[in-house]
Amino acid sequence: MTPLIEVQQVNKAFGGLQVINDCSIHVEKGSITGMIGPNGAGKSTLFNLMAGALQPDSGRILLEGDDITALSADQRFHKGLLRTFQIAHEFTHMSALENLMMVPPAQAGENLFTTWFKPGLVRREEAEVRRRALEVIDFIGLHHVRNELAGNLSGGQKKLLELGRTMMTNAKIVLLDEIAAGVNRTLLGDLIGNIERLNREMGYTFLVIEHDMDMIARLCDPVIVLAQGQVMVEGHIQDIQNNPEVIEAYFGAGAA
Ligand SMILES: Nc1ncnc2c1ncn2[C@@H]1O[C@H](COP(=O)(O)OP(=O)(O)OP(=O)(O)O)[C@@H](O)[C@H]1O
Repeated sequence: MTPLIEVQQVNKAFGGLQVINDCSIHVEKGSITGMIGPNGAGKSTLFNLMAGALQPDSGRILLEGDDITALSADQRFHKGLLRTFQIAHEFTHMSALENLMMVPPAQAGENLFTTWFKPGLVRREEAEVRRRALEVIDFIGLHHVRNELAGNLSGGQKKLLELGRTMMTNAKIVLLDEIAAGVNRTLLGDLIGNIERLNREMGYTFLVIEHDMDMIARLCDPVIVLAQGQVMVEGHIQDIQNNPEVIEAYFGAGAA
């Protein structure tokens, strides 16, 4: 198997606190890899380093073998490395469908030159974006609320919309940071189903940070356990749940 993304011996400190500690991970192409670990283990920091929101103090990040450490978050996005974000405040006043239509990078309509000189092209591209957005909204099961303001959607529907936004671009790998939090069981089932379909039918690779063990168990293989900024163990969820070192890290002395 080919690693799609690799983190090689990365270090990151905030002030005197060494949060990521000579950490190396790789995510296989086509996998849904989980990442778990106690609070403060460094999971979100590692995601920020991978997505380009933070720069490591040392070490490298590779995407399909290319060193992307020096690239900005935006440049990584254009290479197909995406992370879901909560719907930003300014988008809550747009409909669900418009939220999807805002996503594609380099829309011709955003370029003044094309707007003035090639209105036909702009209209064609907008129609194409709209067609794609309608496809996506069907896929994520939100067709019935497509014209609702994003701010009025339920927490779970917003999570589905966030996932839908990743489908408006050509993602290779999507980093999902705790998307199950606050989502009811029915919508969580939809979310899991959609992630599986994106993986199976559209070839997306996922790296999933999650505290919800049920979701990790249903979705992820392998699972990486991060503790104190390092990989403690990696493997199938069943082996991990029975690993005394992991139980100790989660529940403290005596729990194992
Ligand atoms: N920008 C920052 N400045 C200073 N310290 C930070 C910063 N970001 C994170 N930290 C610290 O780094 C450590 C790891 O935080 P991080 O959010 O990466 O952990 P996590 O594994 O995602 O935790 P959780 O599961 O609780 O979300 C914590 O001690 C946190 O306080």
